[in-house]
Amino acid sequence: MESLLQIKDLTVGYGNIEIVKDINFTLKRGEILGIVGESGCGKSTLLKAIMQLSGTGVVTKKGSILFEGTDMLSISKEELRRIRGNRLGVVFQNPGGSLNPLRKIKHQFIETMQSHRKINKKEAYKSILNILSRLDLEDGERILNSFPFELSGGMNQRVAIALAMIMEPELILADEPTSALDVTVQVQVVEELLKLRERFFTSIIMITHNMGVVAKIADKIGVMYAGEMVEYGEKNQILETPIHPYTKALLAAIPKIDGKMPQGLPGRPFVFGESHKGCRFLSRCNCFSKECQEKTNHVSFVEKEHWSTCIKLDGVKSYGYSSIRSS
Ligand SMILES: Nc1ncnc2c1ncn2[C@@H]1O[C@H](COP(=O)(O)OP(=O)(O)OP(=O)(O)O)[C@@H](O)[C@H]1O
Repeated sequence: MESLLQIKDLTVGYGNIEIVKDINFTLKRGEILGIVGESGCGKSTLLKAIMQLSGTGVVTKKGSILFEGTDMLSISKEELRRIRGNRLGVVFQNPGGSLNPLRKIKHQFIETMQSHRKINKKEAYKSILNILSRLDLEDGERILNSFPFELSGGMNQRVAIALAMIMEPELILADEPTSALDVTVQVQVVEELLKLRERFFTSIIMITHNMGVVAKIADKIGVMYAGEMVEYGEKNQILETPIHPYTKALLAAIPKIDGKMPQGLPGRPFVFGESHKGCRFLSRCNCFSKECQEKTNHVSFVEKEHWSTCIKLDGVKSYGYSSIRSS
């Protein structure tokens, strides 16, 4: 698969505070990356940085975001707007982030289309119906002639996904798209997202707290802790042979059906903006050593596309940080 998005050494924050630090990964065409990590670790900040939306307060401190080779950080606002509108779609946690509750859905679709393309209402309506049917949203006429409050939460989220797809973007950024929905409806939304890849070959970056959702949808998983991506790999590598102690703790914290309480994470969470030396997970780690207080910017590969920032990988060949930049 050809690469669509390349994030290199990306460091972003708010004001003077660094939140997301030295992020590196490549997303291929048609690939789905799930980003997981505890609340407040910087997942949304990373997505906001990739979107480069003004007004979010996110400040890019270092690095690059290459979208099909174009650095999103060095192009004009007009070019950025064109990329965002046509080639990059966004799905929010709450469909209310995409849909205006007071307007019929058809007007919202037509206006979105007309803001990016010269097209009359009749033609726009026809191509919107076509997208809805390609996404198996039966009864497109009824949906388009409804207000959002006339549809269920799950249907609204499926409509918000269709709205994000209206210009057939190559990349969809989805910020917790299933969290506001009840479990039975989450499945429909996950299936809707999978259809984007199957029918449009869209790449997706999805952030979520839900390991079940990520296990169903992702090809690759990036695990974030305290603003850093601490482990990255194929879904099965992360779920079956995790290597970073934080990934292991995260998997151990998944509730089981046997009624036993899952293991929590001991220790104090990392505080952004406080001075800190060494590994950010140190104070909560059960296998740290003296070296962990010194090492930063370390990456160990266990397989070609499976790596971790942990230095405690006995017998695993370690590479310098720079080696990941070319991966
Ligand atoms: N606009 C902002 N200004 C200053 N700090 C912010 C802003 N937005 C987020 N932060 C801080 O950045 C850190 C990362 O927040 P972010 O929302 O990216 O985390 P997250 O992993 O997406 O969390 P959640 O899963 O709860 O949505 C947090 O400490 C948060 O308080």
